[in-house]
Amino acid sequence: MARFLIVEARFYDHLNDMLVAGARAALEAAGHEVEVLTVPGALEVPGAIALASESGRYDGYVGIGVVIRGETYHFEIVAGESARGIMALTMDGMAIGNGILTVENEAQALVRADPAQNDKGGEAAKAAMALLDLQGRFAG
Ligand SMILES: Nc1c(NC[C@H](O)[C@H](O)[C@H](O)CO)[nH]c(=O)[nH]c1=O
Ligand SMILES: CC(=O)[C@@H](O)COP(=O)(O)O
Repeated sequence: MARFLIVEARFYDHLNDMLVAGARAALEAAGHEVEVLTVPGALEVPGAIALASESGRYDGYVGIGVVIRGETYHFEIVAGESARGIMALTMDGMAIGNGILTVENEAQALVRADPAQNDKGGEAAKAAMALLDLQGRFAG
C-alpha cells in the first residue's frame, strides 16, 4: 500500500470530477490510499506537488486538470508550463502522473475525462503507479 496525493486544478468542476473519479478508482483498485488537494488552476499543480512533497507523507502524485484553448496565447502558457513543471519534478525522481488535459474544446475534454470512455484520470494514476514501481526497482 502506498499513499498518493491527487492535486486537482479545479477550473471546470464537472470535468474535474470525472478525472478525479477515474484517478481515485485506479489507485484504490490497486490498494493505495488517496488524498485530494485542490488548487485554482493547472499552473499551480506543479508547485503544489513540490510543496506537498516536503511533508514526506506521499509516495506518488497525480496532477489533474483541464486546459481548454481560449482566444489568446494564455493556453500555450498554461498547457506548456504545467507540463514542464510536472516533468521537472518527475526528472528529479518523483512518481507523478500527468492527468492535465490540454484540449481545443469541451467536447474533446468530456470524452477524455469520462472514466467510461478515455479515462485519462485513470491513465495518469496508472503512470504514477508505474513510476513508483520503478523507484522501488532501482532504489539503491
Ligand atoms: N485557463 C485555464 C487556467 N488558467 C489559470 C491558471 O492555471 C492559473 O491558475 C492562473 O494563471 C493563476 O496563476 N487554468 C486551468 O486549469 N485551465 C484553464 O483552461
Ligand atoms: C487557458 C486558456 O487559454 C483560456 O482559459 C484563456 O482564455 P483566453 O485566451 O480567451 O483569455
